[in-house]
Amino acid sequence: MTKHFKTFGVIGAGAWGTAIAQMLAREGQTVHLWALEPEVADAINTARENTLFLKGVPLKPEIRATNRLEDLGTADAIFAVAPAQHTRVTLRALRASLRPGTPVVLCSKGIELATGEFMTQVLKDELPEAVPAVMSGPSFAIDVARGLPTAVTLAMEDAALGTELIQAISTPTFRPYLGTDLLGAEIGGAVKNVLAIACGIALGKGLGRSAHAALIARGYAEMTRLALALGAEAETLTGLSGLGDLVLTCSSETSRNMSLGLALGKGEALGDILAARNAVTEGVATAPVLRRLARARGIEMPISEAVAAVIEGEISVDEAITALLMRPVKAEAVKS
Ligand SMILES: NC(=O)c1ccc[n+]([C@@H]2O[C@H](COP(=O)([O-])OP(=O)(O)OC[C@H]3O[C@@H](n4cnc5c(N)ncnc54)[C@H](O)[C@@H]3O)[C@@H](O)[C@H]2O)c1
Ligand SMILES: O=P(O)(O)OC[C@H](O)CO
Repeated sequence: MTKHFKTFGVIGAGAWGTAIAQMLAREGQTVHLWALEPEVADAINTARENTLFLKGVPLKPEIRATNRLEDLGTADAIFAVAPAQHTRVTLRALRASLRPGTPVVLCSKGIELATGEFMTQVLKDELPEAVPAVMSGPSFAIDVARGLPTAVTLAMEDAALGTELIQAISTPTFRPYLGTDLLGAEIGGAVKNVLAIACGIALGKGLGRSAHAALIARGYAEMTRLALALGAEAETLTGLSGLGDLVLTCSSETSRNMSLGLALGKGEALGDILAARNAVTEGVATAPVLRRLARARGIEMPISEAVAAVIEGEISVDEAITALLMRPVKAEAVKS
């Protein structure tokens, strides 16, 4: 049976949730956007601007902001865009109102620190009757909100339903490509944030573009090792949600993860960097849990290990660089 997607719910009115709501909003469709902060919902509904998280973008009239998660319960599809560490609690709050079989598209990029779970597992725990999907790829919120061309992976097990959803949400400038490997898509999105911190550190330290390129390539190798060990498909990692997002995030100062690394490399303290920004930097929470996961499975992820050690205050940036450079040289294609 054909599913008609007319009403959407977006959980989280940060930069990305707001950009997704803007992309979804078009004539004849309604988008309910849940904001944690009353002033954000108010500004979107009255001034039609998200003055806290996405300043300067006039928002479409189809977007209705709310502070009540239950207002999203009747949507034909939900986009879950709260930061990874807050995803569980927001999904749980929807349990009483969401219709069974509603697609929930996970858009946050991270691993839950307390449990080590990826977002698909969190969704399964909290809303077992939802249809899971993952949307991930190289996409800065400001680019999508301004209508600049963007392509992402949208992974859903039911390819027919995924195709219908993509037809309902795609525009000439927002192009989701269908996949069925949810795990691969979410691993790419979570791991690239940690690797972007490493790339930022290297550039902030003045190690040069050769070192930067080496970090991207060796980072891609460790991301792929983890993905294959956890049962994801290699093709997913070569796509938009893997290599595509890794390249974007590791190469642009627009990335919060990359810019945090840059500041660390220049000698700023982690606490000061975080205190000065009003934006989530997912790699900071993901790095320690990623290290835990890799160690538990015996997967070698030296770059992520080094980032975790710096974030946890176990070693300095200089010690992390020395540790990486002192690693024994070995064959490039070694798998573990
Ligand atoms: N910004 C981007 O360009 C972009 C692009 C793709 C994916 N993402 C991912 O989207 C997710 C959200 O990032 P963002 O950039 O929209 O956030 P943001 O940094 O713009 O805003 C922070 C968000 O966190 C929310 N928040 C803070 N405390 C909370 C709590 N206790 N419970 C629920 N929500 C809380 C705020 O309400 C706000 O929506 C992240 O996982 C990020 O990796 C971001
Ligand atoms: O700003 P970042 O580092 O959270 O990255 C944003 C997006 O994930 C890029 O695809």
